[in-house]
Formats: sequence, structure tokens, C-alpha cells
Amino acid sequence: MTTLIEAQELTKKYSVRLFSNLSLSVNHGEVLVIRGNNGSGKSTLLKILAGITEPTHGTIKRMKPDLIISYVPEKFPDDIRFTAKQYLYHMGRIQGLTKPELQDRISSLLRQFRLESEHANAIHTFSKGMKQKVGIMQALLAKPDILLLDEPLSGLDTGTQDDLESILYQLKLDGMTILVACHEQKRFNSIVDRGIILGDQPIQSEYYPAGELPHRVIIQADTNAQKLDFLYGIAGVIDKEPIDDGDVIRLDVEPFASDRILLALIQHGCSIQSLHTESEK
Ligand SMILES: Nc1ncnc2c1ncn2[C@@H]1O[C@H](COP(=O)(O)OP(=O)(O)OP(=O)(O)O)[C@@H](O)[C@H]1O
Repeated sequence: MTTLIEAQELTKKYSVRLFSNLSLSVNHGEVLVIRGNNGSGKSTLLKILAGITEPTHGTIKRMKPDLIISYVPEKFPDDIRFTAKQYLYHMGRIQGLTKPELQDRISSLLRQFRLESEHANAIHTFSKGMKQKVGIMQALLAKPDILLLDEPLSGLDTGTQDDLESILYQLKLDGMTILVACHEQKRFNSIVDRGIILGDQPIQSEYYPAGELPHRVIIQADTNAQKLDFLYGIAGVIDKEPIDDGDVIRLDVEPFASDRILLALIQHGCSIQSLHTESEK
């Protein structure tokens, strides 16, 4: 396994502290998802890894001198009047690519992203999902080592999310290293190798093999009459349902969040009654 980035003890503060002492390695070919509530610092972490934002403390070591990292922001500009082909061409030229390189690259990207039939249409007429695709294609022009995607599925309908997720899966199969910030719990589970949660607790991360991940973990806990408000602030809870007149809670949780949620339940005085995994509801 080749490590591309080694981040050591990152802390980022604005008016508040977003995260502290976060250490993270990014390895070639893996897909890493960064989850967390709104404002937990997912975008900021991606920007730090991309070199766009400085951490308050900590170091980022790039393990290859000519490492190319492409960052795709959440929102693509609304008013681009170029066609998809023109836009990709000009962006490629700005990045120093030659005309022949770009001709091949743009054709293959349009095919890969299923936008061939739209190549001559102006981007400002595109749907949100199509604009998102152009943003990712632009980031791929220079054949980056690492693709950083900030909430790529945000605001897209389910069909478009599925389409984009399947394209990202293909990129993974082609060996691309991808870090994706995503607050939607049910997304990327089938392609992700590692999940990281940002939140009020110290960072948690866990490895699991792609494709072998259970869909969800079901936890049943006796609440011992404790209030469960703390569950609202924890990333990874898909669903919760009180049973036995509210004395017992059944939680459906994301697999990578299960350790953290079990710990929180125990720390808040609940007793775990049962725990099992389910592939589909
Ligand atoms: N340049 C900045 N200056 C000051 N505060 C900032 C700056 N960038 C981000 N913040 C603040 O840091 C916090 C985390 O922002 P960030 O966008 O990283 O979170 P996020 O987890 O990606 O959120 P979301 O899911 O809403 O996109 C927010 O409160 C935001 O207002």
C-alpha cells in the first residue's frame, strides 16, 4: 500500500475549534468518505489536504514530490456560457495540457461521464447533476493522483446520485484515490474503503473492505429512563424507533459509526440488549 499523504495532528480553529490532533494517511487507490454534521469541518479538512487552507497546527506531508491533487467544490458556477467541450478545453489549456492531449482526454471523459450527447450545449443550461459532472471532469483533466470531492451528491435527485456514484465506482476500479465529503449516510457505502466522522467527539476512523460492508448495524438498547437527546448530534444514526413504551430504543446505524454510538449509549447510562448487522432493510 503506497501512502500519498500523511497528515499529522491537524488542528483547525476559526472562531471555534473544528477538529484537533487529527492524524490521517491517504493511501493510493482507496476511497475515503468524510462524514459529519453541517459545520463539522468536512470542507475545511478537504481544503487543508488540497493545500488551499492552512491548518492552525499540524503538518501535511506529501509522499511524492509531484503529487497532483484536484479539489472539486460543492457548487459549480451557475453562469458558464461555454459549451462543455469548450470549457474543458480552456480549463485544460490553463492547466498546461496540449491540444492533442486534450482532444483525447475530453472525448474519453465525456464518454465516461455519459455526457457525449451534451458536449456542444452551453453549461448554464445543464442540470445540477450535469454541472457537477463537468466540475469533476475538469478536475480529472490533469490526471490527478488524488480527487477530493466536496459533497458531490448534494441537491441531486436519487437517480442522478446513483449515476454519479456509479461513475465514481468506475474511477475507483481504474485506481483513482478519492476523498469525498458526504453528509448523506446512505451514500458511497458500497465503494468506500474507510469512513471518518468529524464531530464533537475525537475523530474516529475505521477500515472495512469495500463490498463486504454490511448495510447497517441494528442496536437495541434499554434506555434506563435516560434522555436520548445526545443521539441527535451523532453522525451515523440512520433511524431510531422507541419500542416497549419507550423503555427500549432500536437504532439503525451506519457500520463505521457503530463503535462510537455504542460508546455514547453506554456513557449515557443505557444498556445494550442486542446488536446485529443487516445487509438490506
Ligand atoms: N474561511 C473561513 N473563515 C471563518 N470561518 C470559516 C471559514 N471556512 C469555514 N468556516 C466555518 O467553519 C465551520 C466548518 O465549515 P465547513 O464548511 O468546513 O463545514 P462542513 O462540515 O463542510 O459543513 P457543511 O456540511 O455545511 O458543508 C463553519 O462554521 C464555517 O462557518
